[in-house]
Amino acid sequence: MSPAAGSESNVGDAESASPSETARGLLELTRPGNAAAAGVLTFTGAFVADGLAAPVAIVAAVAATAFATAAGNAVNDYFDREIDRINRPDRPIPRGAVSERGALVFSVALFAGAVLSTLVLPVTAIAIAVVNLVALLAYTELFKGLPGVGNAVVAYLTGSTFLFGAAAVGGTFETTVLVLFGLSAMATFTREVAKDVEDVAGDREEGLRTLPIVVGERRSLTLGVAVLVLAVAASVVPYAVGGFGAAYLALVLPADVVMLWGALRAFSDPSAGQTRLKQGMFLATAAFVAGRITASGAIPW
Ligand SMILES: CC(C)=CCC/C(C)=C/CC/C(C)=C/CC/C(C)=C/COC[C@H](O)COP(=O)(O)O
Ligand SMILES: CC(C)=CCC/C(C)=C/CC/C(C)=C/CC/C(C)=C/COP(=O)(O)OP(=O)(O)O
Ligand SMILES: [Mg+2]
Repeated sequence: MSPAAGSESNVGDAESASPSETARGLLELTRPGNAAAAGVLTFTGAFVADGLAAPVAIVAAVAATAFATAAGNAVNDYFDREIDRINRPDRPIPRGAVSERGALVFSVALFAGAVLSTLVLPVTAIAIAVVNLVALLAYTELFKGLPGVGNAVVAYLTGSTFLFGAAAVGGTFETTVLVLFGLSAMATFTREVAKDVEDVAGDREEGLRTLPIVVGERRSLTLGVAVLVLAVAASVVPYAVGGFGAAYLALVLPADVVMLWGALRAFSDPSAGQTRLKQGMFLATAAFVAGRITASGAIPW
């Protein structure tokens, strides 16, 4: 048997995966970069609302967010196991690194981690967590296939990390926290639309009614650009209202350019465009953290 034929016979067969392939696959299911970034957003929400006065609540809220994001991602790959044979054959389930049952059990454990970390938090934070965990569970089967609805749910979930962080430390939803919620939700909406354009082939085969399938790719991407332009215009607000220091502007303006570039690039290459958008969003996250640190006077600027 040739090596090519041998490797082909292993595709999709989790029984033959080695323990290290399975461990790597489980880690990949969580999308660790996204889980860590979501934790940073929650930290920023808490920090903006109340500084570092409640360290236990901050650690619990960051852990809950990272667990919830990891759980949401893992259960999405479980529900998407058939469609991903077309859209993302390199994901852990279709490539055979993790079994379907293994992914489900792992998701349940991650959801349990999120629930346990939330229990020590105030009631407003618990309420946000309950809504978010239900939305994460329902996303793939209920919301993803409705035009624009799945995109709006992921946008809300990402933005809600700031509200969750603020609520965890007993803070109020002051202007800066609400603006961060809006900015990250709008940028996420734009990227999710570009990701739907990237996935049109598999989604159509599965009978989903995502925005580009229903209204067309160009119209969806134009809506995405319009939403992002609003977010970019609003990105000066945290500085203008005095919430953030000068480092914020120094980082957020290049982030705005990278995100706009990504949204426009998605018209010719949705995959490259959504990747560029994500890089801009990570840079904007750094701007939020640096902006808050410089505003607090913790670092002379
Ligand atoms: C205009 C302006 C300044 C906008 C702010 C943008 C901002 C800071 C957005 C936050 C983005 C971020 C760091 C999110 C954390 C990671 C996360 C939870 C992403 C959502 O994931 C859903 C996505 O469908 C997963 O797919 P993939 O990344 O392709 O694996
Ligand atoms: C604050 C708390 C407690 C929770 C927030 C949790 C967060 C930040 C969730 C962010 C959004 C998220 C991780 C959603 C999970 C489902 C999802 C959209 C996964 C990505 O799926 P892909 O396979 O890339 O895309 P589709 O499946 O949508 O095509
Ligand atoms: Mg998926």
